[in-house]
Amino acid sequence: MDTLRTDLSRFDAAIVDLDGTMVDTLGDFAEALNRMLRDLELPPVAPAAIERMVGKGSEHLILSALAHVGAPAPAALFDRAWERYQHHYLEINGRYSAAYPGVVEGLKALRARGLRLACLTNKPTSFAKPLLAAKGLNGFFEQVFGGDAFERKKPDPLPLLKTCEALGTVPSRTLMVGDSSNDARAARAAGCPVVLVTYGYNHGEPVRGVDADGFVESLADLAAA
Ligand SMILES: O=C(O)COP(=O)(O)O
Ligand SMILES: [Mg+2]
Repeated sequence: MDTLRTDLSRFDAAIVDLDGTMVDTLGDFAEALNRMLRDLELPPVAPAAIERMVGKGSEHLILSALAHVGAPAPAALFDRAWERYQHHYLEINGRYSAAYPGVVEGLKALRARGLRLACLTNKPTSFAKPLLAAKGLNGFFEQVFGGDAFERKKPDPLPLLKTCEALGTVPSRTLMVGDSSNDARAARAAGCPVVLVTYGYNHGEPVRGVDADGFVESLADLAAA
């Protein structure tokens, strides 16, 4: 990490992940999923199990939760589940979640060094924008793209390439900041250097095992010269 820490001048922009990187949203996911499961007359799912399901978008999360609680035909239930989930998520969005320590400080420092910022998450754009606003983080980002913004989601490189295009930057000078192998794989394939935070979700696996260019314990560390 030290090489990146001392040399942010290598970058014109940073693309920052949302869930598990800027905001600890496990409480929101648990609340919305369990309200959805209650509507479907299914048993609840524990936050520890949800943590392993987060990061691959809402469709994956809902299908994983349905399978986890033993729903007989998760795919057949999906449309109704998605409608209920969306209803509840938008209602509670941000109420059971909090920005991680050092996030505002880190984003301020990146901006102060002239980096242009985009938020790129696999959660739907309609969930991401109000969440960033609720946590006072929206002002940092020129662009906000959710998992439904492009044809494919992370770990596919497409969303990163499209985000670079929107920022007007080249991948080799655009730093990806995330919390999971999803972010790292997308970054590698797109040609963006990548740093991972050590406190996020990473599908329930130890994050230091992921192929990345560096790890930070806080976004504030990223810019601390
Ligand atoms: O899977 C999600 O909904 C969120 O994932 P993210 O880590 O890309 O923000
Ligand atoms: Mg994440």
